[in-house]
Amino acid sequence: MISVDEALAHCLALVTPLPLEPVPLAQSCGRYMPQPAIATRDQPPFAASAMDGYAVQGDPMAGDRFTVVGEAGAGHAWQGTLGPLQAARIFTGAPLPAGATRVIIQEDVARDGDLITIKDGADAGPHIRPAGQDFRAGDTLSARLLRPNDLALLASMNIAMVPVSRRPVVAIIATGDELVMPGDTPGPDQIIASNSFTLKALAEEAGAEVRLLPIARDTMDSLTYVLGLASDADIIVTTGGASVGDHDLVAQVAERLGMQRAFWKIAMRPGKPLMAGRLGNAAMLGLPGNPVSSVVCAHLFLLPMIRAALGMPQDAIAPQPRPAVLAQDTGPTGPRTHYMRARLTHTDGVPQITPFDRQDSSLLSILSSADALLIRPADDGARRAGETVSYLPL
Ligand SMILES: Nc1nc2c(c(=O)[nH]1)N[C@H]1C(S)=C(S)[C@@H](COP(=O)(O)OP(=O)(O)OC[C@H]3O[C@@H](n4cnc5c(N)ncnc54)[C@H](O)[C@@H]3O)O[C@H]1N2
Ligand code: MOO
Repeated sequence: MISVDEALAHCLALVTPLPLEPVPLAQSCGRYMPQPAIATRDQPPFAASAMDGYAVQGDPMAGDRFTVVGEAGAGHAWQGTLGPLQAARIFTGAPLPAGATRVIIQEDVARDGDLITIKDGADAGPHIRPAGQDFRAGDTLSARLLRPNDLALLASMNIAMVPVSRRPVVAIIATGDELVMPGDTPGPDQIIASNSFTLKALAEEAGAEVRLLPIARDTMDSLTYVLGLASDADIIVTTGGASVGDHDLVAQVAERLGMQRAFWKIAMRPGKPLMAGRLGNAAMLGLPGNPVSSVVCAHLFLLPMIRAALGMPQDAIAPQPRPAVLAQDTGPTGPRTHYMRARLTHTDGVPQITPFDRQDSSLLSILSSADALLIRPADDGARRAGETVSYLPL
């Protein structure tokens, strides 16, 4: 059995970065922008008032009086130039008139006709947003998976079309005679297919376009048919049928269809029967059927494959282990690296990690309560509470 790192290297060798495509800004959320975006203008493009009030010159004191000689609104600059003892009525977002050095908020002013008088206790803030204080033309937003907050920034940089990586198409195929879809009525020996839903959500969050294909039954014909439906995908993911049982036919069928296997079985718990290879133009990842195994393998292999297909940099592809303090004693491990479902807490800002007592790879209730995978190396001895260990956030 190969190690997790070796298996990941094989998986990543199966994908190549996808080409760029421009998308309208409003549709760019969740897409990966592989090149930095470059601002085409300063923001704000002019010194602007940050408040509703009066623009004046100098540093007036309580009781000082000014004559209001103009008005500036957002989108409506006042073209005049302020002199000493002159004020311009001004509103938030309006360009600051020439000659003005400060905005007095209107609450700090008594107005009588065209005269304003500064009240006692007026605040000292200039209430001016200098030109370019947010960003300057030529400033960049670095390559990233675009999130909602990034979109407003791209908009104010005046980027209407965003070059993003094409989404990798991930086809997900659940396999097994025992499976029915949620909402269907299972027979007495059937269960509800669960794996595909978490896999789909994870893959979409990572930037993929997901197709949920029909459940394939444990026959050569059914698997052949459904795998055929996935032939235009970039990554084909199967769950189940990966082990050694008489009905575990995925590898056999895929190989008949021409799959070149990269590996089968890894020294990982859960996830031992993981398989990967190339099928036509697609990378194929055969996940184990046990629900938790399929999800843990998706975190460790599918998501990195999606990130690699999106063109993310090397250091952003694999999940990065983090340190935590073990909150309770745990026993020795066997010959496979164990990714234990665990819960994180914080004491004085230091993460503490507690593995769940039950680690059976069928337990979705435990997975749903977990927020971390405690990584226990293969052939590791017992570990005591207080020792530093590694984990992956979920
Ligand atoms: N003799 C051996 N038996 C098994 C071994 C082994 O090494 N020798 N490995 C075990 C391990 S570890 C795993 S993991 C499982 C994986 O087997 P398969 O990938 O062939 O998965 P299935 O047998 O099809 O299913 C396993 C289990 O998961 C349920 N399942 C499958 N798909 C779904 C789904 N989409 N949603 C919900 N549940 C699903 C299925 O009903 C089974 O209960 O093999 C062990 N056996
Ligand atoms: O490796 Mo299996 O995935 O332990 O349950």
